[in-house]
Amino acid sequence: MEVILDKAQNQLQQNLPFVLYCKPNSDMVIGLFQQNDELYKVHDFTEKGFVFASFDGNQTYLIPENQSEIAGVVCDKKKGDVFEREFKDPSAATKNNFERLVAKGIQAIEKDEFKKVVLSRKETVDLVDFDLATVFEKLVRLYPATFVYCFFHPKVGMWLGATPEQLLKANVNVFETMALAGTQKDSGSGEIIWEKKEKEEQQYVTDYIVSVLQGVALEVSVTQPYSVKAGSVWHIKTDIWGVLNSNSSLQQVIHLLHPTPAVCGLPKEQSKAFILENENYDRSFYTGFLGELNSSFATDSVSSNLFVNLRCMQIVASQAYLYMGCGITKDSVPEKEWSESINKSMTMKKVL
Ligand SMILES: C=C(O[C@@H]1C=C(C(=O)O)C=C[C@H]1O)C(=O)O
Repeated sequence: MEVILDKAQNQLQQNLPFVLYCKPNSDMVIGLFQQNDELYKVHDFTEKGFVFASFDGNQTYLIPENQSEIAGVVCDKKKGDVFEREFKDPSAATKNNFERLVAKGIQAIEKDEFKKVVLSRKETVDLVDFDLATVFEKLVRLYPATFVYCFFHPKVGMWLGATPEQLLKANVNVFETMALAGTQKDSGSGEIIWEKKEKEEQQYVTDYIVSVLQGVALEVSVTQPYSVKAGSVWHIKTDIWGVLNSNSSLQQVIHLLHPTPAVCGLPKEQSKAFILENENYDRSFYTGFLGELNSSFATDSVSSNLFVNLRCMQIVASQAYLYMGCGITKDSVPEKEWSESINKSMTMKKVL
């Protein structure tokens, strides 16, 4: 992996855009190294390259395939010891603010403004000797079942993450996606039991995704919900796949899916408005999406493979901004949602 990490460091020194990524359960790290510092935009999702899109849909950027040098190396995902730093707990004021936000979300649900809303926060941590190569390697080794990436553009900044959530995989008219929601901390033993609240919030996501896809697909299939582990938390997941109508476009399908109720809420418009009005910070690229657009660099086939930008962080000077959110329903308890956000923050803290 050193060769590709050196290339990334080199690119960074020259202030040129690049992305490094490793798909879930793959041992191939792929890099796109853009040969100029232009900020390319996606216009209609027929472009080819690596897309990086914000939550609000206002920024959808591309590292174009035809402007980049592309490299792929097989990496060793074998586990080794990962040194973990201690972090101090966020302040009582930070906790109070988040719990107040969650309580406000619950009240809005009780007033029937919407059924579910995903509320999030941003946490700043100081970096100690941040080294891109070391951190990326740790991400790949610690989270082999996730989509691990590092995206850099001089006009956007640097983001890294290890997300368990696929937004859409599409190859001609065959698609795959998932409904992922509900969270509990891994206790290291025993059967994973889900409470009604988590089952319900995940079911909302499945129902929404299936219903919007039925409008653009010939057929949609779903599995039963099952438990999956992502870092030190478990989620409930349903696999969804099918065949799109021949006249449906990738742009249309992405527009229907993003943002799903796994990261926004239900109904979409009302919950999104609540988020934009009440979260009090800019999610930026967190809960946006990213990945291969009409390209599949490890194979010759043309396909798209997009992921939701979760369990991620933004590197700004000597600090990292960590982002985490929780699905709120009528049965949420603010303090539990706070703990869930702490558990989710560990995914990135473990590699810093
Ligand atoms: C919003 C996040 O995760 C999403 C919310 C989940 C939940 O509410 O339980 C679970 C998985 C993701 O769909 C996050 O990690 O920041």
